[in-house]
Amino acid sequence: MAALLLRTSRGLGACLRVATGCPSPSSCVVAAWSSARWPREGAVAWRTHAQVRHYSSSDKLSIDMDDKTGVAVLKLSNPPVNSLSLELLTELAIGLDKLEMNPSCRGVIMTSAHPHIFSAGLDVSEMMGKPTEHYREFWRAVQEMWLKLYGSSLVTIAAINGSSPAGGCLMAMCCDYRLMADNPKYSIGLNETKLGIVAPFWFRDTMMGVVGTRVTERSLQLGLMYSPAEAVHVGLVDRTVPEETVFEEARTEMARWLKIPDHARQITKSMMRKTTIDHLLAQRDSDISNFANFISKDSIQKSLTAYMQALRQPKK
Ligand SMILES: CC/C=C\C/C=C\CCCC/C=C/C(=O)SCCNC(=O)CCNC(=O)[C@H](O)C(C)(C)COP(=O)(O)OP(=O)(O)OC[C@H]1O[C@@H](n2cnc3c(N)ncnc32)[C@H](O)[C@@H]1OP(=O)(O)O
Repeated sequence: MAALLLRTSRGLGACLRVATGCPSPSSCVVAAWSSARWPREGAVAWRTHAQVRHYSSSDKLSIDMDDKTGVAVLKLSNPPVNSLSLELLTELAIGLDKLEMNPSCRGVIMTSAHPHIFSAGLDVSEMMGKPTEHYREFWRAVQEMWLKLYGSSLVTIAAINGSSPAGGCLMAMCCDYRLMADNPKYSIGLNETKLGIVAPFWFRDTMMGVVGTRVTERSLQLGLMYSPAEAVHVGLVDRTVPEETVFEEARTEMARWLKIPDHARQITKSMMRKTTIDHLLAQRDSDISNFANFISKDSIQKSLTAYMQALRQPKK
């Protein structure tokens, strides 16, 4: 149980270093991932006799784990638009940590409980008119969610059943595979510049890992939002599927990924993502300070206020 507490309270990077005896975040990710799936003594706390177990105690997030298939379904449920509030980000990080610690869990499908919106991204109200300490706490929670999702050793599949701007797109890009409903009304992308804010380097690096440098440069500068078909064209989404089949297609895709031996896939995933994860781990505090300073500026607060006012105007 002590091991479990260490893992859940310090986050995956720290718990993996504890598990492997590795002193620094930068030198142990591959070793850590290869052993992260055998934390049997701590993980036993999550064993259950029921086949499907409900994990999250939050009403903003449901996590159902099927012990038989090894697949968990994580549903965002924060109406009206699944914006990522401090509370939801914290729940997400905790939920992902629990799944990581569960030896029966091999994959996670992430989707929205509400049709039409996957996630509207970060909750803009968390970034407006608040004291600096709140901005720091909020940004740490954004980082933590990213570290857990991007750094997950599980197979992660995004079943994108609605629009997914900014932080919503980031979550989808953290996953190993993306399916999107083929509804042309939906869009996905990193639109930060349109709000007058700047996607930080780890948003950029996540996108570069998915679509490459050129598409990222164009997409970020112009704050481009892509229709599902365009998103497939640039590689942001792996494929579109009829809206009513998104979830079942995600399950079928998951079965394909689970045919690969976990250890080989996990080490490969780690090799692909280690540099990007280490980059943030090395600069976590300065990244938080940069965010807090940037978002506190009057000019940025004005931009965000204008953006939210425009969003509240009746749609033509
Ligand atoms: C140097 C650099 C150093 C450090 C870094 C600095 C900066 C940090 C960068 C931070 C990165 C930011 C990432 C983000 O995720 S920012 C959020 C971006 N999100 C958006 O732009 C989405 C905006 N929303 C929409 O486009 C639409 O709402 C959406 C999702 C398509 C749904 O449309 P629809 O169904 O028509 O719903 P409404 O538009 O009517 O919205 C309903 C209701 O929700 C409110 N709302 C929408 N999105 C958000 C949001 N992201 N946060 C908070 N609230 C949101 C909207 O205002 C409506 O509210 P109302 O009161 O009118 O009911």
